[in-house]
Amino acid sequence: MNKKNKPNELNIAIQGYEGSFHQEAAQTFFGKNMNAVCCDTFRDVIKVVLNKKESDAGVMAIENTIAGSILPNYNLLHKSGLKIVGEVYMLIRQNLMVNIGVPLEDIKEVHSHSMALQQCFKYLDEHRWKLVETEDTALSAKKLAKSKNPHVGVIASRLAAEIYDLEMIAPNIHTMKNNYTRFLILNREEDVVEIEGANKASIYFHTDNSKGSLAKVLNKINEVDINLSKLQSFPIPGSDWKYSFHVDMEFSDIKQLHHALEMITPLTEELRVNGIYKKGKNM
Ligand SMILES: O=C(O)C(=O)C[C@]1(C(=O)O)C=C[C@@H](O)C=C1
Repeated sequence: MNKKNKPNELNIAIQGYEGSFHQEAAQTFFGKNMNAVCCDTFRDVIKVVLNKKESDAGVMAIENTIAGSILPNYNLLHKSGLKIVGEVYMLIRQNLMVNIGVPLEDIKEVHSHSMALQQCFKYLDEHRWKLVETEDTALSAKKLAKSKNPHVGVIASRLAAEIYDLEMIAPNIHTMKNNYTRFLILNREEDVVEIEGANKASIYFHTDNSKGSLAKVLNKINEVDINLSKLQSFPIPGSDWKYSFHVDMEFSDIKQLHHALEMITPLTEELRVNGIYKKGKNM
């Protein structure tokens, strides 16, 4: 989808292709005129964002209300040193689509991104289809239309069905109505500017793993009236079951964050601020 972009268009790296949920999330944040730099994998998104010549920013899904956290993406974020500069919460509607005229009984396989499949397990468990994980929902739709295969169904967005001329044989098949994905907007540290009205931050740290060490950190965060909206723990690779933590925090005044960071610095190791940004609204 990499069209020749006009001089002022932003190049935004996304995981996925035209009609993917990442494209919609990128357009929600940057506006319809942005140019999507389409990547097959989340690793490729990170590579493209790290390269200033290829992109101005990137979009990467991080968690979903049905399928949970995309754990490898936390690791990618941490290793890359990229910063979070924003977030988008998007309502995701998943639909089963086929080539026009194909009946449900003829489907043998269903293809889609693993996160999309996971969001539809309740519906998929009612059938005996082979589930095939692919790079992207929209790319699967594109490939199905091209192959004209009468035995494959794809899970993707309504927009993908329209673009690739497929029939939505079962709409809204996600397990719960409230199906939201949270997308992070990423940029290189040297290109980050202070965001006016920022009210959310993501930090990473580990403690010395002594008894109560995490509780002490969390208590300090609570003391300055910060709302801890997410806590994710990870085993530190190669360590003997030691853990690092990713914490999302919401505040009304940036001074609260500075105060909290001051207090927790002596209680933590490798404390890193992964981003200070504006909390996203449910779209
Ligand atoms: O395949 C897509 O369309 C994507 O944008 C990927 C992705 C994801 O990684 O979570 C994005 C949102 C939905 O939750 C399902 C799939």
